[in-house]
Amino acid sequence: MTIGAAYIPSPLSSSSSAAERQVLFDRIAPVYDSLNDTLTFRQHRVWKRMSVSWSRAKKGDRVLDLCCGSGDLTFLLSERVGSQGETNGVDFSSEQLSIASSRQRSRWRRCYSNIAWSVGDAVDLRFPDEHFDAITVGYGLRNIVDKPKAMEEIFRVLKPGSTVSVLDFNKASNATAFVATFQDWMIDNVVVPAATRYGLKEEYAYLKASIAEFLTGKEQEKLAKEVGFSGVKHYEIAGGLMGNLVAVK
Ligand SMILES: C/C(=C\Cc1cc(O)c2ccccc2c1O)CCC[C@H](C)CCC[C@H](C)CCCC(C)C
Ligand SMILES: C[S@@+](CC[C@H](N)C(=O)[O-])C[C@H]1O[C@@H](n2cnc3c(N)ncnc32)[C@H](O)[C@@H]1O
Repeated sequence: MTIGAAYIPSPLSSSSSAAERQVLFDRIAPVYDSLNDTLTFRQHRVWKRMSVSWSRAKKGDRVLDLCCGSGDLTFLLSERVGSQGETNGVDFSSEQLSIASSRQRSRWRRCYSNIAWSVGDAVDLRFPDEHFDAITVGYGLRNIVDKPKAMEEIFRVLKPGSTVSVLDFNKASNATAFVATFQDWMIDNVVVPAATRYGLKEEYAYLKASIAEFLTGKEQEKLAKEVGFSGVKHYEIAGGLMGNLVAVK
């Protein structure tokens, strides 16, 4: 029995529940895009282009951007598949989706009319089996509590022969410990202080723990093979700071 102060789990620890993470992403939504641009000197846009290109999405395809957030990868996918294609952006944060949808209205391009946004959980996708020609997941997998279940769902909704492209921070192996040191230094000394100005210190401090507990490239490859993917390769990008898993069903 607990006497005195009740035990209240921190909503922002790396062991937080999916619901607590949803609250976190709702909270950071208003500053998420501008902080990413500032912190990476807009380089995250280059990494996102690379990731979308690895997905091998093409004109007329039906595609999914899972954990789409404010929609950076969704818009790139939409441009690739064009007006004849169909683009789905799914996220469990309604605040992120609301920003995605207002960006869609403000930066209107003909192909963007092919985008459908929906609130949904990566571990329980509301799509039929073998539905998509390509899937992207940008900075999403690390934040999903049940990663094996999410990979199973991605495998289920992909058509045979199609590709999932998963962009995220690279959890460096021991051989490249200096990358991990640099990532940690950047988060402690640049990212968290910048976020603190918006009252989001804890939300961005979560980033460091989430990377520490993430899967290495090799572990991501192993997970993808375990759920059934055959052609599987993890690429390190941005000098090893970021990584991208490419897996073919
Ligand atoms: C892309 C970045 C953050 C995405 C992001 C992902 C998450 O899972 C979050 C979870 C909770 C809160 C926030 C986020 C979130 O913002 C920005 C990453 C910044 C890097 C830590 C710093 C990289 C700096 C490099 C100097 C950039 C230039 C690279 C070079 C040109 C190779
Ligand atoms: C760091 S953001 C990335 C957003 C966008 N993909 C990008 O690259 O800018 C991570 C996103 O994953 C979403 N997310 C995390 N876990 C999720 C889950 N289980 N189901 C759906 N979305 C999830 C969050 O709401 C958040 O918008």
